[in-house]
Amino acid sequence: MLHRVKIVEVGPRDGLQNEKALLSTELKVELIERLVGAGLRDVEAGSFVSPKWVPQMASTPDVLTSPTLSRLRSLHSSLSLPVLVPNARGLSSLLSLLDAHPSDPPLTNELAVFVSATEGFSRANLNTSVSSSLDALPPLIEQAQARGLRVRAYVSVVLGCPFEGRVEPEQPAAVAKRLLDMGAYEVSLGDTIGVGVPGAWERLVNECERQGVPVSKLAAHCHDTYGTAVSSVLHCVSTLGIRTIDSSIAALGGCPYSPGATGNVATEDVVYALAHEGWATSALPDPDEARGERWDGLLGWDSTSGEQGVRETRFKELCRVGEWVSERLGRENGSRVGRAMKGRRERRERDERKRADREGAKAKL
Ligand SMILES: CC(C)(COP(=O)([O-])OP(=O)([O-])OC[C@H]1O[C@@H](n2cnc3c(N)ncnc32)[C@H](O)[C@@H]1OP(=O)([O-])[O-])[C@@H](O)C(=O)NCCC(=O)NCCSC(=O)C[C@@](C)(O)CC(=O)[O-]
Repeated sequence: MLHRVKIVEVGPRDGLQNEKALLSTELKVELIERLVGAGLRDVEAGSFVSPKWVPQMASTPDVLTSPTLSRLRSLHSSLSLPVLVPNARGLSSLLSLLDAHPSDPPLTNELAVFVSATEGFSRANLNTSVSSSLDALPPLIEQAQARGLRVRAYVSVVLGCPFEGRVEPEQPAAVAKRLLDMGAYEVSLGDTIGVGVPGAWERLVNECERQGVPVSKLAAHCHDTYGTAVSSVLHCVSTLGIRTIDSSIAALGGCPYSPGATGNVATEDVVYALAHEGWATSALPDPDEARGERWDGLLGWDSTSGEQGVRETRFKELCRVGEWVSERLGRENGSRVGRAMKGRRERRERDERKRADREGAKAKL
């Protein structure tokens, strides 16, 4: 039986909201189109937050109503384009947009709310306390559900906080339980500043289960500040039983409150690592032969046809999206796998050029 992991691509929202360079609406739409083209089916498309705080997300309504996204929604029935909504004002803007642009399928079928596990981060990110932000959510969730929208919930700073340091698992687990009880279909545990390691994730997930949050309702949202995110993802999936991973193409993003914090774990790195452990994702539906020593099948060095060729093409496409967006943002590609794939491709292209030159020179003789 094929084991599946759902990837929630958060680059166009969590990633871009923290990038210095602003992408135009057209480029954001193209980014989403490329991600969907590479097989991803859950792509967070933007947020309805204050444009004063997060100018990068101000164009979310234009992104959602673009003809390209409308075409993608009708082409792929499983496509989900969630948006982040912080408060009643954000929900009201989203619902007005849905009313102004009725369509089948709708512009989006899902929104995400967010709460912090600590008071310090809650004040900085939501301008309110943890309990007030929780208290404000039930009417918002009910209203969204009444309009047919699914609600996902994030808990931020689940393992460490830039203001309060180490976070004990009891706090985020209690917040996760409240969010589930309010009707969120899934809770994404956000290691916002990227301090997580496998053991810390294990303590957190165990505590969530102890407090009545089943692992089937959890997603892991890792950032990669200390380079431990991929090992955490593998542990969350293979050992702890989590089946939804949030990631960001090219590891876009960061955290404005935590100097040095990097973006989300890169989608390319997650798909690569999971495939080698035999896990299917929408980006690589059949990774069976990518296990163990068959790893060359995934890197796509020398095979050009058949099943293996299809897998390579899909994965290369995903890596090209990371290269593309990094170039547009004028930043280094944060995906290690993406950089390795680029290096290999450039070497092959150089070799091919040299071979062609040699053959051209021989032909002239
Ligand atoms: C937190 C609030 C909502 C507090 O909003 P507030 O309580 O109204 O207070 P404020 O002083 O921050 O408000 C600032 C201005 O924004 C307006 N405003 C208020 N709400 C909205 C809205 N929805 N849409 C548009 N405008 C809004 C509000 O009316 C006011 O306008 P002014 O009176 O100055 O002209 C606001 O400050 C805000 O939107 N901040 C941005 C929060 C944000 O986007 N953070 C990043 C996302 S969370 C995250 O990335 C973590 C996550 C989910 O990825 C998981 C993880 O890794 O941890």
